[in-house]
Amino acid sequence: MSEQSVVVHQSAEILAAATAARLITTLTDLQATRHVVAIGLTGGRTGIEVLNQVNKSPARDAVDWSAVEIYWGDERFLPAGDPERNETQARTVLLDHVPVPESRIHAIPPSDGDFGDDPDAAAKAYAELMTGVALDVLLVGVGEEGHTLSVFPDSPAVREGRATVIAVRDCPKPPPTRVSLTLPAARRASQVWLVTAGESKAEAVTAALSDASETDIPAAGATGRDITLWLVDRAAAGR
Ligand SMILES: O=C1O[C@H](COP(=O)(O)O)[C@@H](O)[C@H](O)[C@H]1O
Repeated sequence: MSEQSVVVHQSAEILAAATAARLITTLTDLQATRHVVAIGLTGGRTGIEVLNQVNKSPARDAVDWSAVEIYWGDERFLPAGDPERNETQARTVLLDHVPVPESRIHAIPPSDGDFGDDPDAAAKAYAELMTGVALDVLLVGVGEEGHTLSVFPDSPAVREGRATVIAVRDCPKPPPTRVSLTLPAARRASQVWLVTAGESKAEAVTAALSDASETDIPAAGATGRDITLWLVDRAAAGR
């Protein structure tokens, strides 16, 4: 049975620093028993600030970064190096500063990569790449309207029951084309951490933790096999 907890931090700054500390400790603990660990990263303001705080932490090098496999839960389908790509931002704030081998960084293909400007081909390739991968921790964000990953409310993506990775078009939040893990794929992760901050998220957080359906509030369907952890600031905690 998966365990769900909610941790409320005083502010967005403390949330990011505390989540970074939690991530470092979790990775270090896992590596004490098993050398190679796998994490799924998120984009968004809070998600990227968490990675920035990992980089700034004096405990950063307690993690053996040479043995961390890096994946993404979702990506904005843009050319390589575009500043809006979740990968670019993660590299800038953390991955460029720690010794993760390039061979362990598994970015979702860009729109000018091997699969061209075809998000379906990129999604198929990423699904193949992720076959058999067991994420230890998947970080995800939460949008104002309750989206998580790039799975938006009442969309084809939220109704996807079979595919693990899909192309997402016409997203209400720019950029409109993305590639994303589906909710069933997210649920294969051992731990899912939903990290979000700000008053604008309060309604979605409250709904997800009440009885909202995942069709209406996709974040409600992002649960881990073992642990589902909501990490929020006081403003996002709302009620
Ligand atoms: O576009 C995205 O946004 C969400 C949430 O972002 P935030 O800025 O509201 O925290 C993020 O989870 C997702 O990875 C990203 O592609």
